[in-house]
Amino acid sequence: MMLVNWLISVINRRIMKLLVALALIAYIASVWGTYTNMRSIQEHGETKIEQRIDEAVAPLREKIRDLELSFTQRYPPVKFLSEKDRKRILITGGAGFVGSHLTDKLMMDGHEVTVVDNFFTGRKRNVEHWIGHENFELINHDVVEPLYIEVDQIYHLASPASPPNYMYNPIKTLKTNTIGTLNMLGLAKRVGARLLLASTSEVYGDPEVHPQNEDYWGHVNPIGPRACYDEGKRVAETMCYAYMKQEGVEVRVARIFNTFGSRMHMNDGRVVSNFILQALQGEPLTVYGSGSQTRAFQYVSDLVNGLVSLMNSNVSSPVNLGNPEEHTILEFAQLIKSLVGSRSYIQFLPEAQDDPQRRRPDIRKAKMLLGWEPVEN
Ligand SMILES: O=c1ccn([C@@H]2O[C@H](COP(=O)(O)OP(=O)(O)O[C@H]3OC[C@@H](O)[C@H](O)[C@H]3O)[C@@H](O)[C@H]2O)c(=O)[nH]1
Repeated sequence: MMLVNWLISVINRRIMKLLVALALIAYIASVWGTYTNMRSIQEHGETKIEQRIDEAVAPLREKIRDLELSFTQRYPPVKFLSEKDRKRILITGGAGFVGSHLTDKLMMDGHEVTVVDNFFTGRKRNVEHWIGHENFELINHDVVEPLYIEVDQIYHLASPASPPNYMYNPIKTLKTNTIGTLNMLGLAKRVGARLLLASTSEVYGDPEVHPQNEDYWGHVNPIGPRACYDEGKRVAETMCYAYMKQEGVEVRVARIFNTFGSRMHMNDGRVVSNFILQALQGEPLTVYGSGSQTRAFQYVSDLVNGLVSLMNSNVSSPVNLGNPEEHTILEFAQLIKSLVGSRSYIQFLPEAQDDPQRRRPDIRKAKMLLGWEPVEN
Protein backbone atom coordinates (compact mmCIF):
# COMPACT_ATOMS: atom_id res chain seq x y z
CA MET A 1 0.00 0.00 0.00
CA MET A 2 2.79 2.29 0.94
CA LEU A 3 4.51 1.42 -2.31
CA VAL A 4 1.34 2.30 -4.24
CA ASN A 5 1.06 5.63 -2.44
CA TRP A 6 4.72 6.40 -3.08
CA LEU A 7 4.27 5.52 -6.80
CA ILE A 8 1.21 7.83 -7.10
CA SER A 9 2.98 10.70 -5.38
CA VAL A 10 6.04 10.27 -7.64
CA ILE A 11 3.80 10.24 -10.76
CA ASN A 12 1.82 13.23 -9.46
CA ARG A 13 4.99 15.19 -8.85
CA ARG A 14 6.19 14.41 -12.36
CA ILE A 15 2.85 15.39 -13.85
CA MET A 16 2.84 18.51 -11.71
CA LYS A 17 6.35 19.38 -12.92
CA LEU A 18 5.29 18.67 -16.48
CA LEU A 19 2.21 20.81 -16.06
CA VAL A 20 4.24 23.61 -14.48
CA ALA A 21 6.80 23.40 -17.30
CA LEU A 22 4.03 23.45 -19.91
CA ALA A 23 2.41 26.43 -18.21
CA LEU A 24 5.76 28.20 -18.12
CA ILE A 25 6.35 27.57 -21.84
CA ALA A 26 2.83 28.75 -22.66
CA TYR A 27 3.37 31.87 -20.59
CA ILE A 28 6.74 32.64 -22.19
CA ALA A 29 5.22 32.04 -25.64
CA SER A 30 2.32 34.37 -24.94
CA VAL A 31 4.64 37.06 -23.53
CA TRP A 32 6.90 36.74 -26.57
CA GLY A 33 3.89 36.91 -28.89
CA THR A 34 2.59 40.05 -27.20
CA TYR A 35 6.09 41.54 -27.24
CA THR A 36 6.67 40.91 -30.94
CA ASN A 37 3.13 42.09 -31.71
CA MET A 38 3.68 45.29 -29.74
CA ARG A 39 7.01 45.84 -31.45
CA SER A 40 5.47 45.60 -34.87
CA ILE A 41 2.68 48.00 -33.84
CA GLN A 42 5.27 50.33 -32.35
CA GLU A 43 7.50 50.16 -35.42
CA HIS A 44 4.51 50.76 -37.66
CA GLY A 45 3.43 53.68 -35.45
CA GLU A 46 6.91 55.13 -35.42
CA THR A 47 7.09 55.08 -39.20
CA LYS A 48 3.72 56.78 -39.36
CA ILE A 49 4.78 59.45 -36.86
CA GLU A 50 8.03 59.98 -38.75
CA GLN A 51 6.04 60.40 -41.95
CA ARG A 52 3.77 62.94 -40.32
CA ILE A 53 6.70 64.88 -38.88
CA ASP A 54 8.32 64.87 -42.33
CA GLU A 55 5.15 66.24 -43.86
CA ALA A 56 4.82 68.96 -41.25
CA VAL A 57 8.48 69.96 -41.41
CA ALA A 58 8.75 70.03 -45.23
CA PRO A 59 7.39 73.60 -45.62
CA LEU A 60 9.59 74.77 -42.74
CA ARG A 61 12.63 73.19 -44.43
CA GLU A 62 11.73 75.10 -47.60
CA LYS A 63 11.45 78.35 -45.66
CA ILE A 64 14.85 77.77 -44.06
CA ARG A 65 16.32 77.11 -47.52
CA ASP A 66 14.77 80.38 -48.80
CA LEU A 67 16.16 82.24 -45.80
CA GLU A 68 19.61 80.76 -46.37
CA LEU A 69 19.37 81.84 -50.00
CA SER A 70 18.36 85.35 -48.97
CA PHE A 71 21.43 85.54 -46.70
CA THR A 72 23.65 84.71 -49.61
CA GLN A 73 21.57 87.05 -51.88
CA ARG A 74 23.58 88.85 -54.49
CA TYR A 75 23.34 92.62 -54.35
CA PRO A 76 23.98 95.01 -57.22
CA PRO A 77 27.74 95.61 -57.52
CA VAL A 78 29.04 98.01 -54.87
CA LYS A 79 32.35 99.89 -55.20
CA PHE A 80 34.82 99.70 -52.37
CA LEU A 81 35.51 103.07 -50.77
CA SER A 82 38.20 103.73 -48.20
CA GLU A 83 37.11 104.88 -44.72
CA LYS A 84 38.16 108.41 -45.69
CA ASP A 85 35.95 108.58 -48.79
CA ARG A 86 33.00 106.55 -47.52
CA LYS A 87 30.17 108.79 -46.25
CA ARG A 88 27.27 108.07 -43.94
CA ILE A 89 24.31 109.34 -45.92
CA LEU A 90 20.69 109.81 -44.85
CA ILE A 91 18.00 109.93 -47.54
CA THR A 92 14.58 111.01 -46.30
CA GLY A 93 11.91 109.69 -48.64
CA GLY A 94 14.52 107.18 -49.81
CA ALA A 95 11.92 104.51 -50.64
CA GLY A 96 10.07 106.82 -53.04
CA PHE A 97 10.40 107.20 -56.80
CA VAL A 98 13.42 109.56 -56.92
CA GLY A 99 14.74 108.57 -53.46
CA SER A 100 15.11 104.91 -54.35
CA HIS A 101 17.11 105.67 -57.52
CA LEU A 102 19.33 107.98 -55.45
CA THR A 103 19.72 105.16 -52.90
CA ASP A 104 20.88 102.83 -55.71
CA LYS A 105 23.47 105.32 -56.94
CA LEU A 106 24.92 106.10 -53.52
CA MET A 107 24.97 102.43 -52.48
CA MET A 108 26.69 101.40 -55.72
CA ASP A 109 29.18 104.24 -55.21
CA GLY A 110 30.15 102.52 -51.93
CA HIS A 111 28.58 104.78 -49.29
CA GLU A 112 26.66 103.82 -46.15
CA VAL A 113 23.03 104.72 -46.78
CA THR A 114 20.22 105.09 -44.27
CA VAL A 115 16.78 105.39 -45.82
CA VAL A 116 14.02 107.00 -43.78
CA ASP A 117 10.48 106.74 -45.09
CA ASN A 118 6.95 106.73 -43.67
CA PHE A 119 5.72 104.78 -46.73
CA PHE A 120 2.91 107.22 -47.50
CA THR A 121 3.93 107.28 -51.16
CA GLY A 122 7.24 105.39 -50.86
CA ARG A 123 7.32 101.59 -51.09
CA LYS A 124 9.56 99.05 -49.40
CA ARG A 125 9.87 97.09 -52.64
CA ASN A 126 11.73 100.06 -54.22
CA VAL A 127 14.71 99.40 -51.94
CA GLU A 128 14.19 95.75 -50.97
CA HIS A 129 17.16 94.66 -53.11
CA TRP A 130 19.44 96.35 -50.52
CA ILE A 131 17.86 94.92 -47.39
CA GLY A 132 20.45 92.96 -45.44
CA HIS A 133 23.43 94.71 -47.09
CA GLU A 134 25.97 95.83 -44.51
CA ASN A 135 26.01 99.40 -45.90
CA PHE A 136 22.24 99.77 -45.92
CA GLU A 137 19.62 100.57 -43.32
CA LEU A 138 15.88 101.18 -43.70
CA ILE A 139 13.97 103.06 -40.99
CA ASN A 140 10.20 103.42 -40.93
CA HIS A 141 10.01 106.98 -39.60
CA ASP A 142 8.06 110.16 -40.28
CA VAL A 143 10.31 113.23 -40.54
CA VAL A 144 7.65 115.24 -38.70
CA GLU A 145 9.16 113.55 -35.62
CA PRO A 146 12.79 114.32 -34.70
CA LEU A 147 15.47 111.80 -35.64
CA TYR A 148 18.73 111.22 -33.81
CA ILE A 149 21.41 109.53 -35.91
CA GLU A 150 25.00 110.27 -36.92
CA VAL A 151 25.44 111.16 -40.60
CA ASP A 152 27.70 113.23 -42.88
CA GLN A 153 25.15 114.15 -45.57
CA ILE A 154 21.36 114.43 -45.67
CA TYR A 155 19.36 114.28 -48.89
CA HIS A 156 15.98 115.61 -47.72
CA LEU A 157 13.44 114.32 -50.24
CA ALA A 158 10.56 113.36 -47.96
CA SER A 159 7.25 114.77 -49.26
CA PRO A 160 4.50 113.60 -51.55
CA ALA A 161 5.32 115.08 -54.97
CA SER A 162 2.40 114.32 -57.26
CA PRO A 163 -0.37 116.99 -57.20
CA PRO A 164 -3.21 114.54 -56.31
CA ASN A 165 -1.04 113.08 -53.52
CA TYR A 166 0.06 116.36 -51.99
CA MET A 167 -3.46 117.82 -52.24
CA TYR A 168 -4.96 114.68 -50.63
CA ASN A 169 -3.91 115.82 -47.15
CA PRO A 170 -2.69 119.44 -47.42
CA ILE A 171 -2.04 119.79 -43.68
CA LYS A 172 0.19 116.73 -43.68
CA THR A 173 2.01 118.05 -46.78
CA LEU A 174 2.60 121.35 -44.96
CA LYS A 175 3.82 119.59 -41.80
CA THR A 176 6.19 117.38 -43.78
CA ASN A 177 7.72 120.30 -45.63
CA THR A 178 7.91 122.66 -42.65
CA ILE A 179 8.30 120.66 -39.43
CA GLY A 180 10.03 117.85 -41.34
CA THR A 181 12.56 120.26 -42.84
CA LEU A 182 13.14 121.95 -39.45
CA ASN A 183 13.82 118.54 -37.92
CA MET A 184 16.31 117.63 -40.64
CA LEU A 185 18.06 121.01 -40.41
CA GLY A 186 18.22 120.54 -36.62
CA LEU A 187 19.83 117.14 -37.18
CA ALA A 188 22.27 118.65 -39.72
CA LYS A 189 23.22 121.33 -37.20
CA ARG A 190 23.71 118.84 -34.32
CA VAL A 191 25.91 116.42 -36.23
CA GLY A 192 27.58 118.91 -38.61
CA ALA A 193 26.08 117.29 -41.73
CA ARG A 194 25.48 118.95 -45.10
CA LEU A 195 21.80 119.02 -46.15
CA LEU A 196 20.43 119.01 -49.68
CA LEU A 197 16.77 120.03 -49.98
CA ALA A 198 14.74 118.56 -52.83
CA SER A 199 12.87 121.73 -53.77
CA THR A 200 10.76 122.07 -56.88
CA SER A 201 9.95 124.06 -60.01
CA GLU A 202 6.62 124.63 -58.25
CA VAL A 203 8.29 127.43 -56.24
CA TYR A 204 7.92 129.44 -59.48
CA GLY A 205 4.14 128.85 -59.40
CA ASP A 206 2.38 129.78 -62.64
CA PRO A 207 5.44 131.66 -63.94
CA GLU A 208 5.47 135.02 -65.68
CA VAL A 209 9.09 134.53 -66.69
CA HIS A 210 10.00 131.93 -69.31
CA PRO A 211 12.13 129.86 -69.17
CA GLN A 212 12.52 129.96 -65.39
CA ASN A 213 15.93 130.82 -63.99
CA GLU A 214 16.95 130.67 -60.34
CA ASP A 215 16.71 134.45 -59.84
CA TYR A 216 12.99 134.48 -60.57
CA TRP A 217 10.94 134.85 -57.37
CA GLY A 218 7.89 133.07 -58.68
CA HIS A 219 4.17 133.60 -58.96
CA VAL A 220 2.38 131.42 -56.41
CA ASN A 221 -1.20 131.65 -55.18
CA PRO A 222 -0.67 131.33 -51.40
CA ILE A 223 -4.23 130.18 -50.73
CA GLY A 224 -4.83 127.93 -53.75
CA PRO A 225 -5.05 124.12 -53.76
CA ARG A 226 -1.37 123.75 -54.72
CA ALA A 227 -0.17 126.12 -51.99
CA CYS A 228 0.44 123.37 -49.40
CA TYR A 229 3.24 122.05 -51.63
CA ASP A 230 4.40 125.24 -53.38
CA GLU A 231 4.48 127.36 -50.22
CA GLY A 232 5.68 124.38 -48.16
CA LYS A 233 8.74 124.07 -50.43
CA ARG A 234 9.25 127.85 -50.53
CA VAL A 235 9.36 128.07 -46.74
CA ALA A 236 11.58 124.95 -46.66
CA GLU A 237 14.06 126.88 -48.82
CA THR A 238 13.74 129.87 -46.48
CA MET A 239 14.51 127.60 -43.50
CA CYS A 240 17.62 126.25 -45.23
CA TYR A 241 19.07 129.72 -45.71
CA ALA A 242 18.10 130.78 -42.17
CA TYR A 243 20.02 127.77 -40.77
CA MET A 244 22.92 128.51 -43.11
CA LYS A 245 23.17 132.16 -42.03
CA GLN A 246 22.36 131.77 -38.34
CA GLU A 247 23.84 128.36 -37.53
CA GLY A 248 26.42 127.83 -40.27
CA VAL A 249 24.70 124.69 -41.62
CA GLU A 250 25.93 123.78 -45.12
CA VAL A 251 22.90 123.63 -47.42
CA ARG A 252 22.24 122.77 -51.07
CA VAL A 253 18.90 123.47 -52.80
CA ALA A 254 17.84 121.61 -55.95
CA ARG A 255 14.79 122.94 -57.79
CA ILE A 256 13.56 119.79 -59.46
CA PHE A 257 11.51 120.03 -62.67
CA ASN A 258 9.12 117.35 -64.00
CA THR A 259 10.78 113.93 -63.79
CA PHE A 260 9.76 110.48 -65.00
CA GLY A 261 11.16 106.95 -64.94
CA SER A 262 10.77 103.49 -63.50
CA ARG A 263 9.22 102.96 -60.05
CA MET A 264 6.67 105.75 -60.54
CA HIS A 265 3.54 104.43 -58.91
CA MET A 266 0.83 103.35 -61.37
CA ASN A 267 -1.64 105.52 -59.47
CA ASP A 268 0.83 108.36 -58.98
CA GLY A 269 -1.57 110.71 -60.77
CA ARG A 270 1.09 112.67 -62.66
CA VAL A 271 0.74 113.07 -66.39
CA VAL A 272 3.40 110.57 -67.54
CA SER A 273 2.09 107.57 -65.60
CA ASN A 274 -1.55 108.55 -66.26
CA PHE A 275 -1.12 108.75 -70.04
CA ILE A 276 0.95 105.55 -70.30
CA LEU A 277 -1.51 103.58 -68.20
CA GLN A 278 -4.52 104.97 -70.08
CA ALA A 279 -2.92 104.23 -73.46
CA LEU A 280 -2.04 100.67 -72.43
CA GLN A 281 -5.53 100.00 -71.12
CA GLY A 282 -7.20 101.51 -74.19
CA GLU A 283 -8.86 104.14 -72.02
CA PRO A 284 -9.20 107.83 -72.99
CA LEU A 285 -6.11 109.97 -72.34
CA THR A 286 -7.31 112.66 -69.95
CA VAL A 287 -6.00 116.09 -70.91
CA TYR A 288 -6.82 118.80 -68.36
CA GLY A 289 -7.83 122.06 -70.07
CA SER A 290 -6.93 122.66 -73.72
CA GLY A 291 -3.62 120.80 -73.48
CA SER A 292 -1.72 123.93 -74.54
CA GLN A 293 0.08 124.14 -71.17
CA THR A 294 3.71 123.07 -71.46
CA ARG A 295 6.14 120.92 -69.49
CA ALA A 296 9.68 119.59 -70.02
CA PHE A 297 10.45 116.10 -68.71
CA GLN A 298 13.77 114.77 -67.45
CA TYR A 299 14.67 111.13 -66.92
CA VAL A 300 15.25 110.10 -63.31
CA SER A 301 18.88 108.99 -63.82
CA ASP A 302 19.79 112.49 -65.03
CA LEU A 303 18.18 114.00 -61.97
CA VAL A 304 20.02 111.63 -59.61
CA ASN A 305 23.37 112.53 -61.18
CA GLY A 306 22.49 116.22 -60.81
CA LEU A 307 21.55 115.79 -57.14
CA VAL A 308 24.83 114.06 -56.31
CA SER A 309 26.88 116.66 -58.23
CA LEU A 310 25.11 119.48 -56.42
CA MET A 311 25.55 117.89 -52.99
CA ASN A 312 29.29 117.51 -53.55
CA SER A 313 29.76 120.97 -55.08
CA ASN A 314 30.37 124.25 -53.30
CA VAL A 315 27.19 125.82 -54.72
CA SER A 316 24.94 126.79 -51.82
CA SER A 317 22.39 128.87 -53.79
CA PRO A 318 19.39 127.15 -55.52
CA VAL A 319 20.04 125.25 -58.76
CA ASN A 320 17.46 124.14 -61.37
CA LEU A 321 17.65 120.47 -62.37
CA GLY A 322 15.51 119.61 -65.38
CA ASN A 323 15.44 118.89 -69.09
CA PRO A 324 14.74 122.01 -71.16
CA GLU A 325 13.00 120.15 -74.02
CA GLU A 326 9.51 121.62 -73.81
CA HIS A 327 6.24 120.16 -75.17
CA THR A 328 2.56 120.96 -74.83
CA ILE A 329 0.57 118.38 -72.87
CA LEU A 330 -1.51 117.68 -76.00
CA GLU A 331 1.65 116.93 -78.01
CA PHE A 332 2.75 114.71 -75.20
CA ALA A 333 -0.57 112.81 -75.18
CA GLN A 334 -0.29 112.22 -78.95
CA LEU A 335 3.33 111.09 -78.59
CA ILE A 336 2.46 108.50 -75.91
CA LYS A 337 -0.56 107.32 -77.91
CA SER A 338 1.60 106.66 -80.98
CA LEU A 339 4.52 105.13 -79.01
CA VAL A 340 2.18 102.68 -77.29
CA GLY A 341 0.26 102.10 -80.55
CA SER A 342 -2.95 102.72 -78.65
CA ARG A 343 -6.43 103.32 -80.05
CA SER A 344 -7.36 105.46 -77.04
CA TYR A 345 -8.92 108.81 -77.85
CA ILE A 346 -8.01 112.07 -76.17
CA GLN A 347 -10.57 113.34 -73.69
CA PHE A 348 -10.52 116.99 -72.64
CA LEU A 349 -11.40 117.54 -68.98
CA PRO A 350 -11.77 120.82 -67.04
CA GLU A 351 -8.52 122.69 -66.38
CA ALA A 352 -6.91 122.13 -62.96
CA GLN A 353 -6.97 125.24 -60.74
CA ASP A 354 -3.73 127.27 -60.69
CA ASP A 355 -2.13 124.83 -63.16
CA PRO A 356 1.14 126.43 -64.35
CA GLN A 357 0.69 127.29 -68.04
CA ARG A 358 4.31 127.26 -69.19
CA ARG A 359 7.26 125.56 -67.58
CA ARG A 360 10.78 125.02 -68.81
CA PRO A 361 13.98 125.14 -66.81
CA ASP A 362 16.85 127.46 -67.54
CA ILE A 363 19.75 125.15 -66.70
CA ARG A 364 22.68 127.41 -67.52
CA LYS A 365 23.65 127.61 -63.85
CA ALA A 366 23.81 123.80 -63.45
CA LYS A 367 25.82 123.53 -66.67
CA MET A 368 28.28 126.22 -65.68
CA LEU A 369 28.76 125.46 -61.98
CA LEU A 370 28.21 121.68 -61.85
CA GLY A 371 29.11 120.70 -65.40
CA TRP A 372 25.73 118.94 -65.41
CA GLU A 373 23.14 118.59 -68.12
CA PRO A 374 20.62 115.86 -68.96
CA VAL A 375 21.86 113.16 -71.31
CA GLU A 376 18.67 111.11 -71.72
CA ASN A 377 15.82 112.01 -74.06
O1 LIG B 1 -4.01 113.04 -66.40
C1 LIG B 1 -3.45 114.15 -66.46
C2 LIG B 1 -2.49 114.57 -65.50
C3 LIG B 1 -1.93 115.82 -65.66
N1 LIG B 1 -2.25 116.61 -66.70
C4 LIG B 1 -1.60 117.91 -66.89
O2 LIG B 1 -0.23 117.65 -67.16
C5 LIG B 1 0.58 118.69 -66.62
C6 LIG B 1 1.63 118.08 -65.71
O3 LIG B 1 1.00 117.59 -64.56
P1 LIG B 1 1.71 116.68 -63.47
O4 LIG B 1 0.65 116.29 -62.52
O5 LIG B 1 2.46 115.60 -64.12
O6 LIG B 1 2.80 117.59 -62.78
P2 LIG B 1 2.88 119.16 -62.48
O7 LIG B 1 3.78 119.75 -63.50
O8 LIG B 1 1.54 119.78 -62.34
O9 LIG B 1 3.53 119.16 -61.05
C7 LIG B 1 4.83 118.58 -60.84
O10 LIG B 1 5.75 119.55 -61.09
C8 LIG B 1 7.10 119.39 -60.77
C9 LIG B 1 7.40 118.47 -59.64
O11 LIG B 1 8.43 119.01 -58.84
C10 LIG B 1 6.24 118.12 -58.82
O12 LIG B 1 6.51 116.90 -58.19
C11 LIG B 1 4.90 118.05 -59.43
O13 LIG B 1 4.12 118.79 -58.58
C12 LIG B 1 -0.37 119.64 -65.93
O14 LIG B 1 -0.66 120.69 -66.78
C13 LIG B 1 -1.62 118.82 -65.68
O15 LIG B 1 -2.79 119.57 -65.64
C14 LIG B 1 -3.18 116.21 -67.64
O16 LIG B 1 -3.50 116.91 -68.60
N2 LIG B 1 -3.75 114.98 -67.48
